[in-house]
Amino acid sequence: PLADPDPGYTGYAELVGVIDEVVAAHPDIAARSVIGRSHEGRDLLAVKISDNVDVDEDQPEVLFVHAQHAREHLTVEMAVHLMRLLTDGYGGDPRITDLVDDREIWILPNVNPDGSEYDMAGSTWRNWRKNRQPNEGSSSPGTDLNRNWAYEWGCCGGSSGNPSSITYRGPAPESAPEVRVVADFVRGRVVGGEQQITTAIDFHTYSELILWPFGHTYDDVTNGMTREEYDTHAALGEHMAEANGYTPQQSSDLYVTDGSINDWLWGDQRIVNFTYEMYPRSAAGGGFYPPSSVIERETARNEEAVLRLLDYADCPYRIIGEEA
Ligand SMILES: NS(=O)(=O)N[C@@H](Cc1ccccc1)C(=O)O
Ligand SMILES: [Zn+2]
Repeated sequence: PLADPDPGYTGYAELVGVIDEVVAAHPDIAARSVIGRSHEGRDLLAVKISDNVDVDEDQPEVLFVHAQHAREHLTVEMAVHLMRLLTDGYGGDPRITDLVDDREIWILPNVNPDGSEYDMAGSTWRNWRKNRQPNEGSSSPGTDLNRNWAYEWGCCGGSSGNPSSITYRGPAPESAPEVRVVADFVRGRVVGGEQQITTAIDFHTYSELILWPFGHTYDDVTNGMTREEYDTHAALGEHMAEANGYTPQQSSDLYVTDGSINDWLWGDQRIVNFTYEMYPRSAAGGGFYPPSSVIERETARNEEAVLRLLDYADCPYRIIGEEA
């Protein structure tokens, strides 16, 4: 873009370049694919990291989603950091080598490229959150991708029906092309009737939290969440929070949301999953726009926590001592 509020953050064109560079440097363990298009026609990219990367092996799969919300640019830097960590570390770090050998890792580095580009197109940040899809009958564009997922969509006062709201849920579940594309990608990982993705993290900013479902209700145990399943989420959330210093809690402990990716990944696909709210802890730390000088520190901060999730991906219930 002509102007750029902080060149230290990775725009869409630059991100595509980074992905191509990582894949070119590690062709045996990294591959990129286009899983669909955004509203404005930008490729939605997936980077797969695993040994024998071109073969769909019978291994536990782990999904990392980044930038559902446009202004949360640090999450794209988190994806770049993970791509480099898991490829540059292969062959050198035995723990990383084993995890890349025994898992199939999917990184979706930016699922809202239209919003991200819009937010950084000027000389100052635009504080944009949603996608850039027009809303019929309204001069306010944008659907909040994290209210547009199909599980309990719009059920519980955790989103807005007003197109001008930043938490606008859209006119229907999966009405946002970006949500439809990612949901179709996840549904496509059901092989032989079994969802191959066992665990996932959806990265956001800010507040330094690790959140788990459900978001649509204050109840821990409820329809679609047994005590064991809740305890597995809580124990794994706490285990990861020990590594990065974030605060672990159920999503609804903060506020009720409906149509979130967390609820759909678990409620519809039974994927044990978490939302990470990254740095800073508060607006005082820069809110959605911390200086790019914090990128290295605040992405590296999550390395151990992410490796712990990859470790438990073969059987998340192991964390509570169950086979399940
Ligand atoms: N990134 S954020 O500030 O928008 N928070 C996210 C994630 C989230 C969801 C539920 C409770 C707390 C946080 C959201 O969709 O609201
Ligand atoms: Zn967010």
